[in-house]
Amino acid sequence: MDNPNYKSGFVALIGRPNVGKSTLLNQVIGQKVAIMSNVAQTTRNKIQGIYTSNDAQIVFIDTPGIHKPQTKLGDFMERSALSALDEVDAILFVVNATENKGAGDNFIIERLKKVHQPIYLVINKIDQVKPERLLDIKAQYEQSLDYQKIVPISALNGNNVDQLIEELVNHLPNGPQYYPADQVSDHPERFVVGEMIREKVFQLTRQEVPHSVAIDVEQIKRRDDRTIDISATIIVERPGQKGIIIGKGGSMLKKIGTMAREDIERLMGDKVYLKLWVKVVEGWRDKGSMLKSYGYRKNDY
Ligand SMILES: Nc1nc2c(ncn2[C@@H]2O[C@H](COP(=O)(O)OP(=O)(O)OP(=O)(O)O)[C@@H](O)[C@H]2O)c(=O)[nH]1
Repeated sequence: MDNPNYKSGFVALIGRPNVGKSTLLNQVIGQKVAIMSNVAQTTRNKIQGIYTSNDAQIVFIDTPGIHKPQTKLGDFMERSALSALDEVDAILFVVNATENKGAGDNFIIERLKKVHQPIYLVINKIDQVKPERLLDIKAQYEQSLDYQKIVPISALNGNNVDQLIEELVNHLPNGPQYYPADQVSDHPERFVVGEMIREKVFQLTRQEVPHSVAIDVEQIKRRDDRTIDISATIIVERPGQKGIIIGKGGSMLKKIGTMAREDIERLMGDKVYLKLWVKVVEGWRDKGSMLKSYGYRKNDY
């Protein structure tokens, strides 16, 4: 424990929506802590995943995709992403090897020009591209910033992820182990449980329900026999979305509940009873005061 050479630090994950930040985090931590979905911009809070080994601890800050704000929620997300950069020891700028550098990446690059922390360019999804393509994408980014290192990876199958971690650890300062070794996230259970439910809503309803869904986890109660009672409300913006989520005779809600419960049980290691409700709150994304009550805390930025 009292290793004077122990390394530790905070690392921010930055990148356009859908480039694979959550997948990378899950690959590194080896446990499901960040929501994964094909629907863009689903990572709404700063989720800290914590990697701990005998030599080092890395606290990852999984920032929301930086994008142009259109609603109060978007504005909130962007501020939270940018403020994270002031506190970190390194930044992982994750890009997608299957897509050319675009306006979204340039937007991020402009922001990153202002920071002084070392920036690693992580080219993800290399399992989907040919070597020539990788060279091409490297060339597109190379001159844009003064990168500490360019690391191609596949977050999905883990290719080169160990090398990325090794590289990061080598450049982290000496420091304490901030969190116990068995802690993978400092977020309250409520948040993680909410994310798991939201993930199932996206997975099962696909395009039909856009990302204007919030989950309010009202109760997590442990009983003496170690079972856990959870009640949560799925909040949508329109009655039509409520109908889709409930499904014929409640079939969709049942499916969402079953799949979310299985994930939550895996995370918590105990039997879970999950009760779900669906509620319409029109325009909740534009109601600043309500963001707070749905888990987007003011002190997150
Ligand atoms: N083939 C392949 N797919 C990947 C890889 N990494 C991520 N994906 C897929 O890309 C999609 C988006 O991944 P996420 O991890 O949710 O992306 P994200 O950057 O966290 O997205 P936001 O939360 O929207 O910011 C998912 O369908 C992943 O399975 C990879 O290395 N290879």
